[in-house]
Amino acid sequence: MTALHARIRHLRVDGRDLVHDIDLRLPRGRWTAIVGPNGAGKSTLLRAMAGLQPFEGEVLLDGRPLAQWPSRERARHLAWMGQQETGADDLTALDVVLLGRLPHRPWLAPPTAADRAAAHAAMQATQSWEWRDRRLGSLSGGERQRVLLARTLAVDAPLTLMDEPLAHLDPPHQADWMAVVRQRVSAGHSVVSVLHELHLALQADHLVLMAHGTLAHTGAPADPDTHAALQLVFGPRLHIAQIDGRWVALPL
Ligand SMILES: Nc1ncnc2c1ncn2[C@@H]1O[C@H](COP(=O)(O)OP(=O)(O)OP(=O)(O)O)[C@@H](O)[C@H]1O
Repeated sequence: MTALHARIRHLRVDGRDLVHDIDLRLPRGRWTAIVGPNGAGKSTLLRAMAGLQPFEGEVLLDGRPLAQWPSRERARHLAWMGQQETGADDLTALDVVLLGRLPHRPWLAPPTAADRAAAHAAMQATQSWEWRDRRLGSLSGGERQRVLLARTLAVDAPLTLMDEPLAHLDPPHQADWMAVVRQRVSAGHSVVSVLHELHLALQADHLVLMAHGTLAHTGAPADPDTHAALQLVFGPRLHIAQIDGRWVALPL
């Protein structure tokens, strides 16, 4: 069962191939982590899969080409959390989270009780409810990230794509983020995240490793082939070991 199938021959910007030769199926009802060195093309691939970046090829969402989805239906089906998003700094945290509910109601209609309940639940899940009346621009990096995560959760989409969702989060809130992801996945949703935190990516259900704009490996995080591929791409200074039954990756 595939939530999203990306076939990308080329993604060129200014005549440069940023991403190429991708044939990637993201499993439904699973958490997939995309990892790779700086500049490997992770964010570019994620943006292409979200329909935010043109490319030569095709992305199938639930078997239907992305371009054939009516935009509101697609926005209810695929939630997006980008990196370092700007533009909403003057809105209160609650209003930012309510933006996640826009695809659920008619154009210019005010939020319904169901929208408010979804926003409240999402802000409780990311422990950001106490800042609901504060402007987004006044929050710290981690606080802001938790509000943006709540906005993404409030969409309640079957597929969520997140680019570096753990940036600025302290370790307890990183663990909370994983718990939220686990809840969504156990409810049958699919989550895809670009992560730099390899020790957390190794807790995912499925790992996608990128290098030089294309796929270097896909597989289970516990698979020795996956570990060998990680060491090949990141180099011998990456040490992969098991602690308390969990795989971790440490820079040496
Ligand atoms: N708009 C753009 N114009 C030109 N080059 C770009 C553009 N966006 C990204 N790139 C280049 O494409 C390559 C891939 O960038 P991308 O942000 O996808 O990498 P990444 O794997 O997410 O990196 P990081 O881990 O550093 O966030 C990089 O070499 C980057 O400099």
